[in-house]
Amino acid sequence: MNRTWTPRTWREKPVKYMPDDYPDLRALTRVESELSKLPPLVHPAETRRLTAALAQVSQGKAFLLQGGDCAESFKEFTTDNIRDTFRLILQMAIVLTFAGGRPVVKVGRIAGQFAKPRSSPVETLDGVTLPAYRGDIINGMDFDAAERTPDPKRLLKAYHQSSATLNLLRAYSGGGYEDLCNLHRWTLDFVAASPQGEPYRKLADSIFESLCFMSALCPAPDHTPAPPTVELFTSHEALLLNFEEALTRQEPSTNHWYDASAHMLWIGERTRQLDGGHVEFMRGLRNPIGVKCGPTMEPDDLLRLMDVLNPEGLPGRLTLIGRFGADKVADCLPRLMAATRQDGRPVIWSIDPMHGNTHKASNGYKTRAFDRVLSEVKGFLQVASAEGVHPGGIHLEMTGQNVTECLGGPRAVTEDDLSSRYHTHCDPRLNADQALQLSFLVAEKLHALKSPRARAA
Ligand SMILES: O=C[C@H](O)[C@H](O)COP(=O)(O)O
Ligand SMILES: C=C(OP(=O)(O)O)C(=O)O
Repeated sequence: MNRTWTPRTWREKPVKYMPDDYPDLRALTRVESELSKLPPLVHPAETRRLTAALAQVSQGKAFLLQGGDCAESFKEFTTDNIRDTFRLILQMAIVLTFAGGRPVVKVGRIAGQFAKPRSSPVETLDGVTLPAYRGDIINGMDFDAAERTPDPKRLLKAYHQSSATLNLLRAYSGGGYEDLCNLHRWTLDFVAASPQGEPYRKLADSIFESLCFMSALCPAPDHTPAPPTVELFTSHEALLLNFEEALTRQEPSTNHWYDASAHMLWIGERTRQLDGGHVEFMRGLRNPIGVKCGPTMEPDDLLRLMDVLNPEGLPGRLTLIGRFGADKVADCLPRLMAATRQDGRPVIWSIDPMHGNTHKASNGYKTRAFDRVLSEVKGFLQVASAEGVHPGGIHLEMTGQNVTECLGGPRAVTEDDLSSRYHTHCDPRLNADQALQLSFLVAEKLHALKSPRARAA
């Protein structure tokens, strides 16, 4: 597929899951034009740093932690939410780095994760049928005809919200946040407060001691603790292609095209058709990209996608994000991993244990059982080990807030608890305790993999 590519060539292809019911198309075009003149949200140099970091992951020298909201929203746009997601990602990264003995590349589902592919284009309530909610960048969540009508102004609002979110994340990353010992003290609080955290007390204590030792060893010149700097990259599903196109810019010094809406973009399970607009758009970008791989993907589909999305096999360019479901991972993943191993072009294999494990609770809430989430992660690690492939990362829908959206976990959320703090705008997210618990479990498995005995085996 060597045809000429421009940021607009996706428009010649069939596209799925994009809204086609804007009442005023001229207003939409005006917004797209306005967006295309606004400053980029991220810079190519940052994006290249992420590609380089992901290249390390593809060589088994680092681990990718990608997580955040299912759907960001205009209503839940608060400092606390951003801070708590940032904090959770850092806490998890500390646990994973320490146990895995490898750097952790941190990528948020944040500052742009607004558009959702819905199973049904409509929703019916009490005999009334309206367009489904598709994410705040498209329409509103309230069950009301005006709210559910796509509004182009929402694209601008999402852009500005992403910009402000990035601004705060950059401040935190550049040292405006707590020192690492403090951050880890909260992790210790989690271990102390939850019976299921108890098995991890020893690991948590060792991390704490090491962090304090490091900070004592390298104090700042004035003996205040040196502010830590961390790099957190941003990502979202590149679903709304007119928004992505408007944010795509050519770097004058290299002539390469970068989608400046985020460092990393991914193609969803529902939009990965080889001849579709989403694959067409992504093939021309220089950003690192992800592809969700669900249970219907065959090895040949995957290899053909690799031919289009990463023909030269650039390390760090392509992350394959499995999302099969706890019951299917052992059946579906081995042949895909075997295919990429035999192909030889570097890819990262990561696991999204959320999207294949959604079910409706008896009281009607869409939920996920923490045990099934864990089980898919364990299945992923087992298959990777059997196939001799580096288990490169995890991809999670999670929040730093104490929500009750997924069942089970350290505080044993029950079906009856779901209604108490169910705040997601689309799919159920792990709360902070559940996400931390998961990171301890993955850390334990990665630790076992790095032990000399495991390496020799
Ligand atoms: O997050 C992904 C999808 O948008 C979501 O799983 C679809 O949910 P639905 O089946 O409720 O539309
Ligand atoms: C829609 C998503 O996932 P998937 O494409 O795997 O269903 C998502 O990650 O938000």
